[in-house]
Amino acid sequence: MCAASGKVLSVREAGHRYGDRFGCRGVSFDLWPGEVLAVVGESGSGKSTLLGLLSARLSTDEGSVRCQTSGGELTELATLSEREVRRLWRTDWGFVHQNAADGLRMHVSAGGNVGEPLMANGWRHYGQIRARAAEWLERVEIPAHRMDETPATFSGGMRQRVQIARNLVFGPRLVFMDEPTSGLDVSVQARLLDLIRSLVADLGLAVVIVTHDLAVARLISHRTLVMKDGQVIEHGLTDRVLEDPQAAYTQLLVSSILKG
Ligand SMILES: Nc1ncnc2c1ncn2[C@@H]1O[C@H](COP(=O)(O)OP(=O)(O)OP(=O)(O)O)[C@@H](O)[C@H]1O
Repeated sequence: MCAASGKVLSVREAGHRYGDRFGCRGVSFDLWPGEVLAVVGESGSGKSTLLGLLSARLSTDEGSVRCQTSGGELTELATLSEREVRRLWRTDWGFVHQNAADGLRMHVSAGGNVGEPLMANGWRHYGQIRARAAEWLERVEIPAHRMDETPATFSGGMRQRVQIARNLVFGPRLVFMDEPTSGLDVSVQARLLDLIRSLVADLGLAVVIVTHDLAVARLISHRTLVMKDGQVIEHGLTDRVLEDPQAAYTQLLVSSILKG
């Protein structure tokens, strides 16, 4: 462990290898509270591998990934035990999946889905759990009278909003999001991005969001990291990356959203 720091993540030359090939490599950045980092790139560019690496689902085979743990120190992910990683998932980290069914229990009520992480954190009083779950569902614009219905009966946008509530209810400091809006109608997508943006600002969350869509990065992120063939080819403030892309590949991505 090293000296206390405000950084939530500190990544240096990090990589993950599948057999003898790297899925991503040479990634470096710092992430601070309240900051949203978008990871963009085409299919196969290494976005999911990077997300897996940052969230300890995949091994760090090269370089270093350090994350803030409860005492505020930055700790090397690779040195954490399975138990410590499970604790991070319970108290510090959230993960919003592209497919809500991967992040929710589809046949448990919406209220139950949001209450469960509180129980995992030691909440025992049914009335308090239910009240907090209702508060969070309201915050993500799910009407209170639908709290006892299951996500299986909800629309795609509503499911994603329940998934967000389930991931934020216990007060994490870092949330990973894997294409949380893709597959939704454009208007639903815009509303969801607005909601994520305001929650992130209110809660001072740090977010790493993977998207193949620069338009999503533009709406939600402060900084953008562009990946190609497992490497970071451009990294900077999102406004700068969009207004003055340096790499030819980023210029191509930017021109495609301007056309779209
Ligand atoms: N389980 C795996 N075993 C071997 N190679 C893999 C595995 N998963 C990914 N890869 C390889 O790693 C590279 C990066 O893949 P990755 O899934 O991270 O890309 P991506 O940008 O997330 O793509 P997509 O947008 O399609 O999800 C690709 O060359 C891919 O073939």
